[in-house]
Amino acid sequence: MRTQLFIDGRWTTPLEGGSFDVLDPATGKVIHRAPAATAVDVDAAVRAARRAFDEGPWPRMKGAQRARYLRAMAASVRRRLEELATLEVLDNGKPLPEARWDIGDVAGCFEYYATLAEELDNHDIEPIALPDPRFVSKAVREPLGVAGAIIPWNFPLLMAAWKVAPALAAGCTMVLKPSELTPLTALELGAIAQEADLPAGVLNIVTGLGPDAGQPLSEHPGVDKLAFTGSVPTGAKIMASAARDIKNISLELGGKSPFLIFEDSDIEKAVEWILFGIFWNQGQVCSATSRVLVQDALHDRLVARLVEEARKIKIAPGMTEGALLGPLISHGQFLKVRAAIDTACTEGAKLLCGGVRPLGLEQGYFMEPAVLVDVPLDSQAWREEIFGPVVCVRRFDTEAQAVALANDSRFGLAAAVMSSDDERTERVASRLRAGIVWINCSQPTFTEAPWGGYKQSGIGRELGRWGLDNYLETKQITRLVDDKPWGWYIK
Ligand SMILES: NC(=O)c1ccc[n+]([C@@H]2O[C@H](COP(=O)([O-])OP(=O)(O)OC[C@H]3O[C@@H](n4cnc5c(N)ncnc54)[C@H](O)[C@@H]3O)[C@@H](O)[C@H]2O)c1
Ligand SMILES: O=S(=O)(O)c1ccc(CO)cc1
Repeated sequence: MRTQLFIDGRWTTPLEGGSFDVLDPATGKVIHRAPAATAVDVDAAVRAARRAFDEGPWPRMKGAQRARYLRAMAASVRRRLEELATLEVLDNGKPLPEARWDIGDVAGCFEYYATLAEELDNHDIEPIALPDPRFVSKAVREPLGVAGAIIPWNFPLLMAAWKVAPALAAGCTMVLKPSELTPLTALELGAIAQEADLPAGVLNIVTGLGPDAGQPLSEHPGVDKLAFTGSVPTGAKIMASAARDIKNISLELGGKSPFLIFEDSDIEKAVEWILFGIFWNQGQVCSATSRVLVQDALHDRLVARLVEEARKIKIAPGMTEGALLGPLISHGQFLKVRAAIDTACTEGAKLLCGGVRPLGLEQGYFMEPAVLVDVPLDSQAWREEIFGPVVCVRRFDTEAQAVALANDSRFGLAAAVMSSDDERTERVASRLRAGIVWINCSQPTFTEAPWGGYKQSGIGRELGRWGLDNYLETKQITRLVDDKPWGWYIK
């Protein structure tokens, strides 16, 4: 486990010498003290990234050359897969098979953006057809500059990869600030960059608290772009800092994603996708389908099966064989989720199962998966993100009513619809106000497909070619190819 920051290609002790506790959420015990960056370290990291961008070879080299570095980073991640997955379990609490799945996706993400970097060499110049034959024009795409990335704790290394890989592929340099709750694997990216021989200053990693390290990064005048994933309130602060000097921003914020289940659905498939859609990663997933809307005729049978299966889910520390649910990230998150359930019950919802600590797992932040029904439309549980293993279920009558209920939210990250009628699912998908719509499933995520939200769920898209566009500027270059006077003052 690392005790230093990664700045300008070197491991560096924080200038003010601080560190902070890192806890294992399965035990609540301190497992490490991570380096605490403050404004001076962030400044050093931004200056290093600035130099690497303004004076170094990185933004000027061919995409194919950058691709070689990205592939070397992917290879290093694959070589260290077991070590990184174990570190992720220790830091975040998730079950080991899911951590392995995440780390495999991290390597895949670097490989995918390596290919896009190579393709950029053939697609970075686009001729523009002009109506005036005296000019020829082209649009070129260029790296945007120095990017600051601020990320959360729910998929620690994967959230880093979603930003680092496209930024580097585009030719940007970066300062990465992971969550203080899960700094361990992000710091390992420094070692991975060294193994790949990445030029100094291209990737810098500063761990620390939000206000101490995140805020100076978001306010730093040397940063051209901020890429943020996290809560809406912090996103609003990032947007306000960016506004001061008009930084480019992309925001991936919260969600309250609906899952519409029509009466012609297969009940067993519906139950399986609901369970995965809300309980995977302990429900700490922004796109989690936390509002389930079930058509009247199916509602009672489906709820009964859902509760039956939710009760069977194995809850255990992430390294335990067969664990499906690990602990929540922190004591604070446990209390927040528990309070959301209590408030829901006082507001009229019925708790059918879960929401409590499982017997024998009193030490960590474990919680049994909860099913709430009859959740009032104006309740906090129905309207606000809980970010825990809690599903809210309501019934609906008609298709129009289901769509209206689904869209009645300030969020619009994801939505899902299930029915055996393909015309209906296509029609409903086109009416849902969300950046991601799954049909007959919930949550499958692909590096190739755009990811991001409508409304307060964010601005911009990550992943796919849209993720690369996030880190590119477009420049018009227009040449006069005619000798005659322009004629503005010569008559
Ligand atoms: N849309 C997505 O893809 C996505 C993914 C994961 C998490 N989230 C959202 O994030 C929330 C949970 O994550 P969290 O608790 O880490 O969120 P958070 O907003 O508290 O923190 C996110 C990051 O911002 C930093 N930060 C905090 N205050 C800051 C400040 N003033 N200036 C700059 N940086 C600051 C934190 O240190 C952390 O690195 C949930 O609400 C969830 O919906 C969204
Ligand atoms: O919705 S998010 O929490 O951002 C999220 C992150 C990663 C994945 C990977 O499968 C899915 C959802």
